[in-house]
Amino acid sequence: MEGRKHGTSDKNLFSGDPSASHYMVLAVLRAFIRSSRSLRLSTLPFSHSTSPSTSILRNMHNVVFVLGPPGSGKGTICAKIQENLGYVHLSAGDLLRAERQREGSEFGALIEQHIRNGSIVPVEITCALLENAMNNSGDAKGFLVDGFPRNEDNLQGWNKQMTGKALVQFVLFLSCPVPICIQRCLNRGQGRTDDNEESLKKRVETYNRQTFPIIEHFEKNGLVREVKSERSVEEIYADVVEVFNQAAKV
Ligand SMILES: Nc1ncnc2c1ncn2[C@@H]1O[C@H](COP(=O)(O)OP(=O)(O)O)[C@@H](O)[C@H]1O
Ligand SMILES: O=c1ccn([C@@H]2O[C@H](COP(=O)(O)OP(=O)(O)O)[C@@H](O)[C@H]2O)c(=O)[nH]1
Repeated sequence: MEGRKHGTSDKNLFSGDPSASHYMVLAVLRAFIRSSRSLRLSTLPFSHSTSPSTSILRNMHNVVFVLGPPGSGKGTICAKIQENLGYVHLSAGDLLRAERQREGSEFGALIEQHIRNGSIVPVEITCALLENAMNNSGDAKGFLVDGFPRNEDNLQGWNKQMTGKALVQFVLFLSCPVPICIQRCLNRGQGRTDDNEESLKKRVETYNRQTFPIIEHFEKNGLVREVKSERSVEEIYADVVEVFNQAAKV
């Protein structure tokens, strides 16, 4: 072994042959770049990131969760972000409603029961729909996951299913007083089976008891960006753009 250490190959490397030393320098440089990149990435928290470029390097979906009470304007603001900032809007509620309508779906009745009761569909169903939609969206800059995660089961299921596949950049929280939200839902006029007083009462209760603690959990992790949504769409959107601009700088 000792003999090989100073054998012919080493002699070639240090022989002064310009082509040999050139390759040596390149190899060392490449190794250095590889090791410094993996060091930088491995020091980042596993399940969330503030930088969209990190998830691109890791070949993961870049995600912004959008949360807020029913009727706080999540769908309205997400549509504007999608139009102007290039994120793809995925509404968990819309995906569930589409699955409910899909011919042959084994989950249709279960989904309808939860939607009417303002309760929350088991995460395996919602998360599978979200992951499917992300995988079928091509090379998106990022995804606005609207209306999810709504409870502890959702959060645990997401972590189980999506760790290593998605990075949560931040949580956009649209805060709005409940009476205003209820009025907006009653005026929404989309024929939804849950935009009535009875379902709304249950939805608000679910939001207060189950979803708000999830927002608080994200807040403790420094991930929440709150934007007050008891204002005009233009005013809200101006603040939202600022949030995305700040996130892009990190
Ligand atoms: N800033 C706003 N001011 C007044 N009405 C709004 C505002 N944002 C949304 N709306 C209306 O309120 C209703 C609920 O908005 P939506 O975006 O569907 O909320 P969410 O997705 O949070 O349930 C819709 O009819 C929408 O047009
Ligand atoms: O991740 C989700 C998102 C929605 N829902 C169900 O779909 C309903 C409507 O949700 P959506 O986000 O469309 O409307 P919002 O209540 O925010 O206006 C909720 O009350 C839940 O019953 C669910 O179970 N899991």
